[in-house]
Amino acid sequence: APQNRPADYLIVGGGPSGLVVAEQLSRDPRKHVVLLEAGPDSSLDPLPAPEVWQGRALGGGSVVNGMGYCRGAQSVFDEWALLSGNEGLSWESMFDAFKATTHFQEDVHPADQVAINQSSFGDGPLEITTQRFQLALDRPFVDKLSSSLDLTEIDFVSGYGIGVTEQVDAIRAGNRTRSSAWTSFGWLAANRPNFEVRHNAWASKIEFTGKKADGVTYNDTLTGSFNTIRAREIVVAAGAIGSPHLLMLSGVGPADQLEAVGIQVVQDSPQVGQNLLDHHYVQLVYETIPEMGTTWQLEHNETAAQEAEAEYAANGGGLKGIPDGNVFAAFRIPDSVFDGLGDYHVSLPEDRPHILHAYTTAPFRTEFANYSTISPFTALVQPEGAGNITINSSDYRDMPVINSASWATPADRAAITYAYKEYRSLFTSPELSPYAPVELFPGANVTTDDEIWDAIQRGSGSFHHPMGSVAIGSALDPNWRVHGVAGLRVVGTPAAPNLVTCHPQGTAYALGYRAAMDIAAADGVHIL
Ligand SMILES: Cc1cc2nc3c(=O)[nH]c(=O)nc-3n(C[C@H](O)[C@H](O)[C@H](O)COP(=O)(O)OP(=O)(O)OC[C@H]3O[C@@H](n4cnc5c(N)ncnc54)[C@H](O)[C@@H]3O)c2cc1C
Repeated sequence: APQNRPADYLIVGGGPSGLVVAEQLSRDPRKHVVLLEAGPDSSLDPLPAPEVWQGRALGGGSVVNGMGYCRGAQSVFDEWALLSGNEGLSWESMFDAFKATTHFQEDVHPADQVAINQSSFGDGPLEITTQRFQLALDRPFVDKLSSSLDLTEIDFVSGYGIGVTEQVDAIRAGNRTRSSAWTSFGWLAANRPNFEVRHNAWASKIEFTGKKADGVTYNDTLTGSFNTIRAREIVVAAGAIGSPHLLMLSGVGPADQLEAVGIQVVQDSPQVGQNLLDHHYVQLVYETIPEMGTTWQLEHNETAAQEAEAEYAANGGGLKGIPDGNVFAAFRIPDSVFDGLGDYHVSLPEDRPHILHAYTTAPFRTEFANYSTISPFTALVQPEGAGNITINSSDYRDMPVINSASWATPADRAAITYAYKEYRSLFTSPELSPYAPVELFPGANVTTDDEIWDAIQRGSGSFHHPMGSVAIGSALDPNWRVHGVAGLRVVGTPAAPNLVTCHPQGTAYALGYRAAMDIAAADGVHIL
């Protein structure tokens, strides 16, 4: 495409949301769509941004994520419609967007074990399928959590937030390989003459003429040169960390923070970088039994590794054909946990869980590298505390300062402490303890409340689910435009008003789809 013609749409970021927007808008052959992605092109060679562990390749987070696909509680989306003034974010409308972005591919799996409503999927590019193999603990886990927590086995794609599930995944059923934003939406659009993708193109600054955004300067990380692309409309889809960072580097953000590092203020936008929400977890680690397939088995037990290899070669099944976490439960904890701690958690709509319990067979802690382990982990699903992103450098290569605000309020701390104790006790039950005979972390000697709180702090991590840092309805107008400037939108996870109740990638695709519909309607794009 001619370099000197301004792009109609210049999209920064090639993750789920950016690629959906690009694919949709480039259906109009009159629109010249350019997408810049900081990472490399190969979905086999992802480079996560190490500091925050977001995906950094064509496909974004969908190239490195755990592939779990869900949507969660519908009340979240109805609240988004209210908060944003954008009716397209209601559950009813988002359900159509979830369907339009995915299709369900039946796989070889005993049907009675997966409660999945296939009509919750449409004929969109992202392929979703079930597991082809179960870990020894999966069914006991589902049964025990159902009975102890009074949960029903449900799918998390039809509007439910509370229950227990064997999750579905963004996996191509035929060959058990990852279905990513690049291999779905990217491939669909890649050969259109009006669509241009530049990878290894690290956007360093959005250019403005006055208050009109009209270009993006990027560093070509293969040659080191800087280029500027002019555009009529710029759509930032750089994830919940990268998007506010790029805005701030470009002069759009809290004026005092920008001035402190010598960035010329284009627009004082105090909300850019605020409202950073994430799912934080805390882990347990158990030495497990030989019957449990674990990552350790694949790496250290030659017989188990050969069996896994053979089964994967034969039918794409076995330990190598699954992601390392299959089952989870999402549920509410008793209101009494929050006595005297305010009504935030208690007053959440009834379909929203407080807590998510899951487990993985991947090693969580390097000190147990010599053990075959399972790591149950429990996460706060709707935290009260929100963090933020600021900058302490005007150099685009320096990471922003991330205040993740895990366990930030007394009620959040009470919830995670309750959940951690309760989860630990489930693993001493007759049903689950056979799979978890030896507790390695925090360890049997950790018993008092102080010791448990210390363990929670040492065993915490991010689910890598940041959302909300450039929220629609506060930092953005209802059509995804950054307040106070022209020609600049933000889409995807940063634009979410708050957190979904389970894994967010499905929502990232659907948000991209909704944004594309809104942009098309406002700008007269004909999506064919
Ligand atoms: C390790 C990990 C595990 C996860 N597991 C799951 C899971 O199992 N299920 C699930 O649903 N979700 C999971 N997620 C989350 C999910 O992948 C994200 O929510 C989703 O990818 C967000 O989509 P997005 O398009 O908003 O942003 P992203 O996917 O983050 O895409 C943003 C893209 O923008 C690019 N970019 C950023 N800054 C710039 C710049 N200045 N110039 C050019 N390009 C830029 C990035 O390189 C990236 O490719 C996981 C995430 C991680 C990191």
